[in-house]
Amino acid sequence: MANPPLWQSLRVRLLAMMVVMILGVAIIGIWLENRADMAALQRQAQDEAALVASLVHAGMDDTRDLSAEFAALAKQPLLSRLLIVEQGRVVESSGPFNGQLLADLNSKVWLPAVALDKEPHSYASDSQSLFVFPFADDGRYLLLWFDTQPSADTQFANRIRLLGLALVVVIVAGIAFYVVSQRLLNDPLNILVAVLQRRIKGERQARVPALGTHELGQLGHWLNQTMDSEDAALEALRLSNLEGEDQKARFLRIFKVMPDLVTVTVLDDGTLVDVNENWVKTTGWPKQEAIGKTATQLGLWLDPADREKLLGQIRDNLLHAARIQFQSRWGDKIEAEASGCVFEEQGKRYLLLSLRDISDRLRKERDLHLLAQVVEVSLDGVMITDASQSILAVNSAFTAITGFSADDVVGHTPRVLSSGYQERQFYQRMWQQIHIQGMWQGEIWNKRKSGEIYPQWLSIRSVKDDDGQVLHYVAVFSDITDRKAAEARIAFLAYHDPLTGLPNRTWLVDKCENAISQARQQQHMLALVYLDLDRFKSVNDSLGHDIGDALLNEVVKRIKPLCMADELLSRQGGDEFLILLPNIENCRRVEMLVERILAVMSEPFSVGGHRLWVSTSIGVSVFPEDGDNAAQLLRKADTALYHAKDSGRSTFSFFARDMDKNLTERLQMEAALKEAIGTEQLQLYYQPQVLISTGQVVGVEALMRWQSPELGSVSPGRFIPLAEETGLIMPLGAWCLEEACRQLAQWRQLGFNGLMAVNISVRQILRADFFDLLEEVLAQSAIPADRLELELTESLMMDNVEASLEVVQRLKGLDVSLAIDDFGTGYSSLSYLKRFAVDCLKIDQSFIRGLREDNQQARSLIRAIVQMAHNLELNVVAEGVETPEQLAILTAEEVDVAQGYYLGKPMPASEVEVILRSQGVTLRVNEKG
Ligand SMILES: Nc1nc2c(ncn2[C@@H]2O[C@@H]3COP(=O)(O)O[C@H]4[C@@H](O)[C@H](n5cnc6c(=O)[nH]c(N)nc65)O[C@@H]4COP(=O)(O)O[C@H]3[C@H]2O)c(=O)[nH]1
Repeated sequence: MANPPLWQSLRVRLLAMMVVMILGVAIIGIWLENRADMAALQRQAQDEAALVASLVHAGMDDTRDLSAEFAALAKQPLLSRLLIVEQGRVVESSGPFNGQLLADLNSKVWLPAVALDKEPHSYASDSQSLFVFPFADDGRYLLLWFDTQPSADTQFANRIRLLGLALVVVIVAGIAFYVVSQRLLNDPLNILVAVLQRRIKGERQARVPALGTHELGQLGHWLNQTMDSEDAALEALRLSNLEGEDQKARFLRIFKVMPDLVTVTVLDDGTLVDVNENWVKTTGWPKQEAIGKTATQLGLWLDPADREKLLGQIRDNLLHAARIQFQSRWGDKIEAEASGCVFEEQGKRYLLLSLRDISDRLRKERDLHLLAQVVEVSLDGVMITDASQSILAVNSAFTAITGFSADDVVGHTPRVLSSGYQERQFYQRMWQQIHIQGMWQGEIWNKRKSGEIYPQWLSIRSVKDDDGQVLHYVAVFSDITDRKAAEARIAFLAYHDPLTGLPNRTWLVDKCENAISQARQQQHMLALVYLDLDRFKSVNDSLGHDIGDALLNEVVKRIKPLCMADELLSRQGGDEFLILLPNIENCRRVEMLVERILAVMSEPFSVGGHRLWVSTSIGVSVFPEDGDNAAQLLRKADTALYHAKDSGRSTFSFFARDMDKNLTERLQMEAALKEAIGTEQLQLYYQPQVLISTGQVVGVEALMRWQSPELGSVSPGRFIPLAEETGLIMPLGAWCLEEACRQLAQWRQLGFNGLMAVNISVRQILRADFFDLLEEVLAQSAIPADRLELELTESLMMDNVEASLEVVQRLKGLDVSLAIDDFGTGYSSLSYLKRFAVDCLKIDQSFIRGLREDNQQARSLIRAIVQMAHNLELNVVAEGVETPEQLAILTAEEVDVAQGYYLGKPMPASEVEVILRSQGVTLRVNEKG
């Protein structure tokens, strides 16, 4: 902007105004002064007039003197003229008026219409005053003119000069002001103006520099402040404008994608004006179909009255969190929380409604409620704390387990439950895991309110918000006192035998391994002693398990005291025991121990009112000779035990290498036997049974013979037990039965009506399919069932009394004959014989072997057996008759049938056939009916 014209300059105007004002004041002052001067002059004129009048009055008598007086009086500053008038004529004057009529003077002097009156009076004009003084009673009047004009003019002229001087001073001062103001006013003002001009041009950073502390300086400061404020406001406005634009776009975007269902409706009638995408998605109504209709028309309200209820909740045009229910186009019920506001636009009121679908939340709340109830009724204790581990809530089970009520613990930390059993490091590790993994679980000992310490199984889990901040800790625990006891019991049972309380096999094997490694290090020996009670099974089966159990405990009572402190007695199971001698110098200690065991075991036991004899067989293995691990030592001790049993019971055996050899042989034999079944390697030989009274063959016993290509001739005494152990006895026995029956059927064709005795293993008859086999064989061979005699060994029957009894019953049901083989070796009592309902007793050859004329004891025994058998109506067969002497005694003792080498060795069928043919008769001993 250009500088303004001079006349518009503020300075010039100020200056002009100042000059005008000074001049105006001066002129008014002079005028007023003048007026005051005039008034003063008039007062002075009056004073002088009074003075002159008094003087004139005093000199009245001498008119001449008056003239002289007049001259003096006329020197009065203001007195311009003096007249004495008598009878209207000037009698004396200070001018050339003597003798003139007063009336005529009008044209020469200022003479108003003077009243000659008895009282002095005066007249005044602007600049003159006329005083009329009457003389006393002589008709003369003194007229005095005073002219104030000259004096006033003089004074006026003085003042004008003064004014002129003042004007000069003013002009000089104005010029000085103009010059000085240039620096004081104009420069700062120019700066201000320039700054403002820059601002106007848009230079936002333009600011007034510091101008000083005077008003303009302050003005500059304020201006800067104003500009700062303005800038801030402009910036705010700019931002707000930007924001405003953004907001609009943002609002539209929000409106569009808001997770809530947003509608704008006309308040009065509910017509939908706008809806967002989620509303469309949730309700199923396309926007174009919905707009212009009401929610009622769209059928959104489950109950149309709900809208009125909703409107009724609007307060101050606002609606807050009102619960509503509506349904989608497909009839899905939606529960929502409605918030909104009423707004006005172009005179119309609208309702902006935001519906938050809280169906899920409510479902979750219900679930939570359910969960809370579940927690409440849970048998596990539940404790919830906040992030600082202050207890917030506990359930009933918590109270039941700990004894602490909610009131006792809420607000406290779980430390109230602490037993002090766990160290600080335990808790540190626990919390470290919770912080890292979010959970911990384990066993912990805590304290009940009663002070009782008890074990808990505790799980602690942290509950975090979406940002990973811990909100709560939830602890769930159960009282595992019972479980711990059960676990302890299980742990005990895992390593102990529940009946005797002795360590079990597992424990022993563990100890044995440890002992072996110690023995290896310290270079000493150890031994494993394997004990097996002979005939224990008989006791168990015949007298019951309680007696059996009691017997086992008695056995332990006898053996345990024989063991030294470091020697471990364990029960292997059943009637088997193991003793570990972990540190021995030599085998002497082992021999000593086993001899003492055999000794104490040879004494009868008194259990449950029964006197019982239970011998034991013992096998021993030794480290390092027999093996370098527990399994090897066990196996070798077992082999030694087996050997001990084999070589007669109630004895012991140290493991020897040849025992292992036997084992290998057994394995070889097993394989060979498998191969042999169904081949000609196996044959049946038959040994005649002779009726002593007649000498006739009344029966034959089928005996198996095995001619192995690898092993040569193997006796049944070796392969039958092996077959029983390995289960091969089943196919073997089946073949034997079929072959024997087939042979009998053949001989019956020849007219032989005797018995065919077949050895049957108890394992065989305990198989359910044995009876099917038997029926099938009988049917196939078509022999009468009672011509088949099944021989069951006494000892095996006595080992399985109950099962054997049942089987015998079934066999009797089939009508087959039954014989007890090896009688006298199996401790069978009379009562058992009765119950077994057998047809025949076969006295074991061990009884026959010692039968001589000089052996009365053996003979008495035979006699007793025969008497007993006959009393039970049983036939008696004597096995192993080798001499005529034996036969004679047996004959004398009324034994029914004899079998033995003396009468005939086991022979092939063809040879039997020769005998039968030569005999030519059929014997019918033991034939029923
Ligand atoms: N020293 C001597 N012995 C005599 C005399 N008379 C007969 N013997 C033998 O005594 C055994 C009698 O059979 P066992 O007691 O049933 O004893 C049998 C029987 O228990 C079993 N056995 C044989 N064959 C079979 C079979 O087919 N099935 C089953 N399960 N066992 C069989 O094998 C055992 C032994 O049979 P073997 O060696 O044939 O031995 C037979 C027989 O040869 C004699 O006067 N003196």
